[in-house]
Amino acid sequence: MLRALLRRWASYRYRFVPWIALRLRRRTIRYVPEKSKDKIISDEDVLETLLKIFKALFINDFSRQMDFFALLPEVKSKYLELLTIQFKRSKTTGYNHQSQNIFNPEEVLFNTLGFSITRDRSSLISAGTGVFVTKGFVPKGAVVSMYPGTVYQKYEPIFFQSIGNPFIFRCIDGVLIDGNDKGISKAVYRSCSKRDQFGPFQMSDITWLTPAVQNPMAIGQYVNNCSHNKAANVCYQEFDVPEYFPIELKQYLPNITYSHDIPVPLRCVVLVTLREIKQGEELFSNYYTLVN
Ligand SMILES: C[S@@+](CC[C@H](N)C(=O)[O-])C[C@H]1O[C@@H](n2cnc3c(N)ncnc32)[C@H](O)[C@@H]1O
Repeated sequence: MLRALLRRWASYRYRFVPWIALRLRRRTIRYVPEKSKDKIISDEDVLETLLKIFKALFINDFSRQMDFFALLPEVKSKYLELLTIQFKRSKTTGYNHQSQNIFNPEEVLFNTLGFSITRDRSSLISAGTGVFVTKGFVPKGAVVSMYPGTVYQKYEPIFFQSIGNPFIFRCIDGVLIDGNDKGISKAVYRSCSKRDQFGPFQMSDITWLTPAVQNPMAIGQYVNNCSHNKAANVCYQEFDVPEYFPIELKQYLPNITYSHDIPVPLRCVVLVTLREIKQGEELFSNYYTLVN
C-alpha cells in the first residue's frame, strides 16, 4: 500500500507549481496511462495546423519578408505564385501591400482556421484574465492556441525566473516553459531570441511579449484552470518542432530554448480542444496531470 502510494507520488507531474501548492484540496486529476498516449491528436495534425496558419500569416505579411526573398531565392520561388496573386489583388483593390498588412493577425486566424481567440477578463470571479473564442467556432480535436515562452531543460537554472511566477508550465518529461510576459522572464526570452537571430531572420516570435501579437494563437499561457462548474474544454499537448520546419515560418514560433549547449528539438506546447467550442466561450484547461 505504502509502496503503491510512493510510486504514485513519484509519478506525479505537476503543471503550475505555485497554483497547485495553494489549491491541493480542490484539484481534479487527469490520468495519463502512458506518455505516448498523452496526445489527443497526432503530431502530424499539429504540424499541419501550424504550417497552415503560419503560411497564411507570412503571406499576409509579405512587406516584412523582403529579406527572405532577397537572401533566400528558394523561399521567393516557393511563394512566387502567391506573391503574384497578392500583387494582383493589391492592384485591383488599390491597396499598397508594401506598407501594411491586408488583414490583422486575428482576421488571418479567422479566415484560415475559422475562429479567432483573444484575452479578456475571465468569466470566473477573481481569476484575472482568460482566453475566449471571439469569432467562429473551434471543432473538437483542433489546435486552438499555443503556450509561448522560454524552454528550460530539467537541468537548466530557472530559480530566479520562477519566484512568484504562475506561468511556469511543466511538460511530462520535466521540461519547463516560462510563459511570463513580464520582468526577468521577458528579458530572458528577448535575450535568447536575439542570440538565435540568423542574420536578419527571426528564429522565434517575440511579439507575444507585446500588446501587438503577430501570432494570434500565442496567448495560451492565459488559459485558466477548470473549476467545478467550468469543465476543461482544452488540454495541453507537447510538440517538438521537426528539423525540416521551414526557416521562413520560424518567426511565428513563440518558443525558444534557454541554452543550446546540447542540441534538442524546440519544444512547443499547443492547446487542443476536447469538444467543440462556440463563439463567446472561455477556454479552460486542467492544470493537473498524473502520469502512471
Ligand atoms: C497561468 S496563469 C493564468 C492567467 C491568469 N488568469 C492571469 O490573469 O494572469 C495562472 C493563474 O491564474 C489564476 N487562475 C487560474 N485558474 C483559476 C481559477 N479556476 N480560479 C481562480 N483563479 C485562477 C491563478 O491566479 C493562477 O495562479
